[in-house]
Amino acid sequence: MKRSSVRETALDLLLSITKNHAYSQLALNDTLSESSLSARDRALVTTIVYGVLQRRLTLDYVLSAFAGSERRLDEWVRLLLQLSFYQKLYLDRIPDHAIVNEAVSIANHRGHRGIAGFVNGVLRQFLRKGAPDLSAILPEGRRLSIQYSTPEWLLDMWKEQWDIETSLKIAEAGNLAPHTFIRANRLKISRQALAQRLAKEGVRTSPGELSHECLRVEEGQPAATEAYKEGLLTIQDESSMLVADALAPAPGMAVLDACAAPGGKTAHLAERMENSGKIVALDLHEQRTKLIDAAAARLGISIIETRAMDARNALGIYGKASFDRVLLDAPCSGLGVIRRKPEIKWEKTFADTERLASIQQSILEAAAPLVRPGGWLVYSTCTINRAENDDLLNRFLSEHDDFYWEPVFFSRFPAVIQNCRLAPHTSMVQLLPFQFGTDGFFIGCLKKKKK
Ligand SMILES: C[S@@+](CC[C@H](N)C(=O)[O-])C[C@H]1O[C@@H](n2cnc3c(N)ncnc32)[C@H](O)[C@@H]1O
Repeated sequence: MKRSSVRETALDLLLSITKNHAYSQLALNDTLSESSLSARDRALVTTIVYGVLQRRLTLDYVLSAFAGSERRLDEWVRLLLQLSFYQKLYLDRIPDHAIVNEAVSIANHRGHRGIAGFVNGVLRQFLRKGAPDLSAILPEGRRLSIQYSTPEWLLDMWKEQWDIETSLKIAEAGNLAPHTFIRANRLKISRQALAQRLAKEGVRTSPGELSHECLRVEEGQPAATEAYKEGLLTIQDESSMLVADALAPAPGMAVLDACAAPGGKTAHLAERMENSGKIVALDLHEQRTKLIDAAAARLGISIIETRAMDARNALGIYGKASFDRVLLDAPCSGLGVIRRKPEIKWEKTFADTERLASIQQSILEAAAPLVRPGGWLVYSTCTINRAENDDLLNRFLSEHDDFYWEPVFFSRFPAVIQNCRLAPHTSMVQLLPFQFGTDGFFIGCLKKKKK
């Protein structure tokens, strides 16, 4: 496959993601699973697409230095120039002449000779002069925002909630390529046997650091394997796997998963329960509950009962104290998964985080009475925002004296997780994306008094 096909594919994907507001992860999966590109070329397309979306603020600044902000460029020309800048600034081993020749050849057949000449001129000037000096940008807030390609409000929020150093580390982690992790389906196979089986299908893995069911993918496409079709694995971030440790459901229990689709955690709970007992899996959207049913069928799980409904109405249907364990994996701002879904950086606002915190609180209030005395309630999100995480649980506890922090929470995790503890005497962890290469993820566990 010719090199230019890689850039063409990357450009088409970037255009469809930015024009149609498509999710980068889904668009990449759809396009690359149908593509005839080699594994190496697919990896390069993925790197370029994520990189250009992640580094958008920096690349916009570089572009304005060479193409002038007054000139209105067609979207495809802007993206073509930015993907060329990206290769020079962030990737090794791509020769300058290849960057220019390929961009000019794409411009020639997508546009006309005038545009090709313009692209050629901008890129040659950029290669001659180098990128503009970002350290000279003022004021400092704007400089950091452009350097780390992260909106100022987000850097400010993380700085206020942690400190400046942590804020910048979170932002930088959001500019890296995400790892793929898989979970061995313990109903069917051990982690070690899965690693051997996948190796035969061209997928190289290494053991996960935090979960004994986890494998980290080093090379290859696990979703395209026969092992996947046979239900031997689930693709899931390693941080999310810790939720099953936190909830620790036993075979025979009754479990409620209040916000369950697409069912990654529901299936994990069922595997831990050895497919014995009952899990009620709710989600607001009918279409999304079907994803849970499909995952359960593929994985050989039969104890999940799905229902499309608002979890805030569950008490009326299932009754007080009807579950041993309740999981609320709440809808959230997703600030922990920015490296997988860079569009979150550009689309979410501070007002969204406030709106979500109020929805989360209402679902938590509604789910709590469903926990039986002595049972546990686990609340989790894939975000890094105290208002949606620990602040919410602290407030909940201050208003509900029938719940308390779960005392043996940390004994269920590997020792390194102690470093993610949010405050002494609580049972809450916040994983930050620069710590273990996982998503940013929050888990809190509350126990209901026995009466
Ligand atoms: C973070 S996702 C859940 C991910 C899922 N637990 C997993 O591991 O695959 C949150 C889900 O909550 C659903 N949701 C949002 N508001 C809800 C509500 N009021 N009741 C039930 N589900 C809701 C959304 O449709 C979304 O699928």
